[in-house]
Amino acid sequence: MRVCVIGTGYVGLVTGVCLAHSGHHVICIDNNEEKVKLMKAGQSPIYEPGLSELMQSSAQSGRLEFSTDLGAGVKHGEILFIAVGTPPLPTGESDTRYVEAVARGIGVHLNGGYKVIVNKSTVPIGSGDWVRRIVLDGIEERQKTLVTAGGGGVPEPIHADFDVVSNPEFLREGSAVYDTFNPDRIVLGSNSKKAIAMMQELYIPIVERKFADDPSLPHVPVVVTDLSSAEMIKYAANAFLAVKISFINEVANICDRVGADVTQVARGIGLDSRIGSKFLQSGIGWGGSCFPKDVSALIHTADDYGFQTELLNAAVHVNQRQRVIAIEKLQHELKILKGKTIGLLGLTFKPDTDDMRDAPSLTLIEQLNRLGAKVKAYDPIVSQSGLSHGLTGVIIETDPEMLADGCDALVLVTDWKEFLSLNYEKMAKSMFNKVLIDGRNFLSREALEEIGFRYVGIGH
Ligand SMILES: NC(=O)c1ccc[n+]([C@@H]2O[C@H](COP(=O)([O-])OP(=O)(O)OC[C@H]3O[C@@H](n4cnc5c(N)ncnc54)[C@H](O)[C@@H]3O)[C@@H](O)[C@H]2O)c1
Ligand SMILES: O=c1ccn([C@@H]2O[C@H](COP(=O)(O)OP(=O)(O)O[C@H]3O[C@H](CO)[C@@H](O)[C@H](O)[C@H]3O)[C@@H](O)[C@H]2O)c(=O)[nH]1
Repeated sequence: MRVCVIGTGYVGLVTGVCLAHSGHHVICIDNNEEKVKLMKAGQSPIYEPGLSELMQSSAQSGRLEFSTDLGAGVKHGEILFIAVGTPPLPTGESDTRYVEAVARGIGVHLNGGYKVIVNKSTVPIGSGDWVRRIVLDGIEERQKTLVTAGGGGVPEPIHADFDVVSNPEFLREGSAVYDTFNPDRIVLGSNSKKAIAMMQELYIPIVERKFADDPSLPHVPVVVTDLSSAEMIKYAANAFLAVKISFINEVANICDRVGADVTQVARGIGLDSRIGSKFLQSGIGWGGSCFPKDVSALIHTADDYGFQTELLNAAVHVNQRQRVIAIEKLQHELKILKGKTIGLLGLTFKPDTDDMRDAPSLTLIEQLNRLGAKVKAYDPIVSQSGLSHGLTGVIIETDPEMLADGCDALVLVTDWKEFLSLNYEKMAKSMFNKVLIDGRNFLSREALEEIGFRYVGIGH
């Protein structure tokens, strides 16, 4: 099928590349010229395992193209994905201006055969119908320019036949390609049978697990709903996962006080199939580009309807406290932090991504600076890039040993695999105080204590 994906961030680029790999002919559109130039040259603007390889092979096969020309993309695609960002506004609600610009642009360029317009971006409930109206506005805008250009004569009315589908995305950064080819479900929301049928055809290779790790598994379930329910599924899924993490973090804080070990507790409860073992890793709180903004947006939506969320507010509150728990633990170990040097192991909000959006490290840097500590950091991706990533108040070291040099404590912020095998013995030798706060309960307490570290976990 002919597909156009508009917006080439994590979601748009991975969707475009994976659909091209599945055999579809895809044009990816972005209004960022630098990004498009990079992608045309075969380079991925984001770090995502496996993405560059697939991007290059799909481009070579002629099934994947990149452009800044929205008109060309709209003309090409039978299915048009909107995959631009929906960042949070200061109020917590979702900023839909990029979606609006794209929907209007689609309308301006729409002409000819039937098109399916897909909301892949996470958008407030009700956006499906709103996008339809904006597209119609775009069509009207173009019709007016035709009247003006025609010198007052009556131009042919623009023929545009389209439907809107909500197809929320559930991929995780760091495993986005894997998640796209091995999804737990595909959600399609629309009141148009024709549009749903086209989306089902598009996803056949993924539903049949053609590129899955285990092709013998049953087909991927496709959940067909109305527009609003599909939009709600996305928010409810992220909110549930965020609540689950806040729950285990609350349990971890109780464990710290009563002397239980939260990692053992998580295993013990996670084996109950009604609970499940995933997303029970306690630590310094959830962050990233989705959970904080999507939970806030859902709270905001409820508020718009006069409903006060209780559980979601509590999950956010628990998370805000958790994001500074490493500071409390540092103060307990070192007492006064003013003048002390703290080394952060990891900066990105999770491993295997270069994304720093709402990363817990940012809260730590800000709070440590406020308390007068000197902050250094080493991150496998950020240190390697040689870029500041807009970070202030932190010295970026190029290797873990330079990071440890002169530190009063290390804080493990991101559970990068390579942190499991650092030379902690050598690192300890150049530290003033051998304190390690393990913000992800990721390292071995025994091994670190053996080489003289004071190891402090989170409820562990
Ligand atoms: N990042 C994730 O893991 C993830 C997962 C699931 C869902 N989502 C949702 O998907 C959406 C996209 O997220 P993201 O992280 O990929 O976004 P992003 O911010 O990384 O990328 C958005 C892209 O859209 C481009 N863009 C903006 N306006 C444009 C326009 N008018 N025309 C063409 N391109 C334009 C930008 O240049 C950028 O490349 C969001 O709604 C997000 O909530 C994200
Ligand atoms: O047991 C856990 C699992 C995660 N986290 C933290 O939670 C945040 C989010 O992690 P994760 O969900 O793995 O990453 P994202 O890439 O943000 O993916 C989430 O957000 C995406 C955007 O909406 C959705 O598509 C995904 O399904 C959803 O998992 C990170 O700060 C993690 O460190 C924990 O603290 N404990």
